[in-house]
Amino acid sequence: MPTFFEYIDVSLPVPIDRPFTYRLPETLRHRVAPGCRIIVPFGSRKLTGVILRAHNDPPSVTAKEALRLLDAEPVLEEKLLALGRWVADYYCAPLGEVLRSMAPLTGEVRRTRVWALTDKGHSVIRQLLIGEPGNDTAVDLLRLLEQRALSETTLERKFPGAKKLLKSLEKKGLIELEQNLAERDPMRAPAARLRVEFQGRPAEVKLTKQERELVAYLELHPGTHNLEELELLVKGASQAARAMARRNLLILKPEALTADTSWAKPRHDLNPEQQAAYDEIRKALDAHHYQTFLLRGVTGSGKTEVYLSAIEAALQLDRGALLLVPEIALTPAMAGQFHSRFGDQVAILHSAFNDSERAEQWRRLRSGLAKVGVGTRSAVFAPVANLGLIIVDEEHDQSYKQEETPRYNGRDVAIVRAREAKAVVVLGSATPSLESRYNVERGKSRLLELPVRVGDRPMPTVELIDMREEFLETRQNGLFSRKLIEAIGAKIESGEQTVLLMNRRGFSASVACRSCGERVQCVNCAVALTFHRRDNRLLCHYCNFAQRVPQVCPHCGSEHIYFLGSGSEKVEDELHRHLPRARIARLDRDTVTGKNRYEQILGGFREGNYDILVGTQMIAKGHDIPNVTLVGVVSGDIGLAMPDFRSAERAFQLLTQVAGRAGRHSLPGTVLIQTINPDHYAIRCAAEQDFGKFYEKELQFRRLMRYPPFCAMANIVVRAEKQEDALRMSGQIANLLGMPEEGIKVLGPAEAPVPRLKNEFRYQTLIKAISRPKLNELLKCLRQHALDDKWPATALVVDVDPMSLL
Ligand SMILES: Nc1ncnc2c1ncn2[C@@H]1O[C@H](COP(=O)(O)OP(=O)(O)OP(=O)(O)O)[C@@H](O)[C@H]1O
Ligand SMILES: [Zn+2]
Repeated sequence: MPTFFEYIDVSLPVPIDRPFTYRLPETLRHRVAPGCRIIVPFGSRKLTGVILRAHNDPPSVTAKEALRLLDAEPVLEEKLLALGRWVADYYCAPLGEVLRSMAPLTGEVRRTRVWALTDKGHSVIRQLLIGEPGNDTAVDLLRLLEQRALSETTLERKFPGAKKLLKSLEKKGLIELEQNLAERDPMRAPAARLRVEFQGRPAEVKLTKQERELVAYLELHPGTHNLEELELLVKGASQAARAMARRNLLILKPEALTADTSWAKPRHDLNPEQQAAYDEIRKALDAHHYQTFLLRGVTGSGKTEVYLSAIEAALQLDRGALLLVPEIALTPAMAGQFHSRFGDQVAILHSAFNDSERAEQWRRLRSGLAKVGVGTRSAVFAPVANLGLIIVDEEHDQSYKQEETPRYNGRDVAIVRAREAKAVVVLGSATPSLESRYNVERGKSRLLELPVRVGDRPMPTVELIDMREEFLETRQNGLFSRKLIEAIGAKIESGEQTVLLMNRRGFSASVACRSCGERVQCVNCAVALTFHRRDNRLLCHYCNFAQRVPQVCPHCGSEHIYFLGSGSEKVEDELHRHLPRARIARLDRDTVTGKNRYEQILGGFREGNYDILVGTQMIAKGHDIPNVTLVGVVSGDIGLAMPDFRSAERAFQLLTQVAGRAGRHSLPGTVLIQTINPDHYAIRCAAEQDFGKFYEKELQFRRLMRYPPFCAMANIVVRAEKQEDALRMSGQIANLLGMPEEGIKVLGPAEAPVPRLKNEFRYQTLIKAISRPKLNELLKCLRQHALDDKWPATALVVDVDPMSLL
């Protein structure tokens, strides 16, 4: 292997799916390696790409010269590059876009754009020959830029109204927009000196605003932090930390001393079922083989404790571990739990963190300082060294699927990554996905079961309330049955708590006209607007478009507007009328506004400040609140009628999960589910909390209809602002798929269930195939056609293994 390369092949985040060859400047020829990020010219732009290969084979056409190397060491080591290739291939996504989302830090680099002097600008300022004599601001601005490229925001601050001036200087060719990379690249480690160690919120002390912000950050990111990096993340952190250290509210200590802080907290001894599951995982870890397990444990069976022990075992074997959790589950409380067990060995990765925050966690994993990565979907790409174990908690959760390119499923990528690393995968859930459960039958994974709750606590008793009968008996079309209201009232009397699920936010589901029957729709999407009473407006749940409630029907001008359907806001409202003394909290996307609101509301409920927690599916997941003994479901039917083959599965999962919040500790739990479909198998099985029965039924349906897991499936959506464009393109799709070969079934193209979304018309085609390679081949043809025919970059959506067809 030569140590000196003249050329590199670079993968760029552009739709054209092939690497581009660049020549290296002399200074970089001995420094490049695959997996490093590099800035290259691309058309008139400069882009950050990832080096795939360094070589000395001159390309047939003259190669442009690469500009700047960002990494001394690869950000994506060889195995991760290979994983990226797999993702690109399997999900039919351009490799460049896959690699960009794997090393999310390039995103930040792309976004920070700065104004810099051009060569002409440099010579002009040197000669002080400025185009507009007497315009001092322009000269000042150019002088400033001569020292250093600056962002528009910074320049605006120094020179109010600079925007216009910048435009004119750009026209004159004196300055240009550049992507600021070296200075702001979060992957560069700042000089390390002091570290901040924080062990929890100090009780009853007064904190300044800056200190409060620092504490909020530290609570969300347990562990110790480099002080200089903190300063970049939380403004004024340095000053606040020093002030707090003087009051002994946190500890500042030199960098070198911190690597060994591991303070474990008391734990539960595993019960026999947990122990048996753990033993199996342990055996596989010891064998150093790839193995997938499906850990199916009923709600409250103590799956987390098994995860913790398994991670411990991996660490003992000197191997790293990854724990993936659903989006909403990664809370400070959860981060704290892992931190208290594994100390500084844990790195928390969250898609909501900014790039600098993420970069710090990345670095800690890469350097081996941290050995356990805990995070949401994209954490599956975290650079954990010597990976031995990946755990996917609530593996059925929809948030593992990325709903933008690359549309990968983090759970499935985890399995592929583990196979390459000879690692063990544990998929955990009380309600596994059909696919994962079926993989057990196919011998692809092994089933571990926790059939009972810890400490012999009983499963909650579940009762269905038939709302059709309720109507016949009361002649009232209320939100609540008499039984549900009575039960909640009784709980308030006895000081116990209730969780009430209403899986739709807003006040009324829609607004319609009594004269013409039309519903008020979003101007951008073909969906009804939802009424939100608090801000007295109609809101689109797909694009966030908002408008006032119309006085008259926009279609026919009649004044007979009425509201129909209901949402969580109305549930809270009506509950107040029925139970005036109840203290009610609500958890949905309207009330969870800031980063910490979710925890605040939930924390308040946990501490007993409320009797009832009303909410959407957010309240159904994972929570373990001892005093909750009643769970109510206002409408078990929402979602059942969705035109999506997963609607029954989703309803079953949601109802079983929310039922599982009741009676998890010393007090037994009751669940009341209101429904107008009491005989639907999803609702019935959820009521019986019988996963096995649901699985059999649902599997039968999937087999009959040839839906996953009995086929490989892809959803092709064509979208365009003009309907005729969308129609033309989907017509081409129809032609290309015209005579499918044996083993492939094409449904559509047809109007998508939401035919217009965010101002785009959408047509959808479902492809079902017996053979995955065939499906893959077909999808590649479609993509190639879109490229050849020069479709706009966003026109074609290819969704492999779709989670949602809406
Ligand atoms: N061996 C044990 N002995 C006693 N308590 C335990 C044991 N293992 C776990 N627990 C406790 O049982 C409760 C439920 O555990 P956990 O939250 O892990 O359940 P889970 O299986 O994840 O349930 P869900 O799927 O509903 O989230 C927790 O409060 C946990 O601390
Ligand atoms: Zn909309």
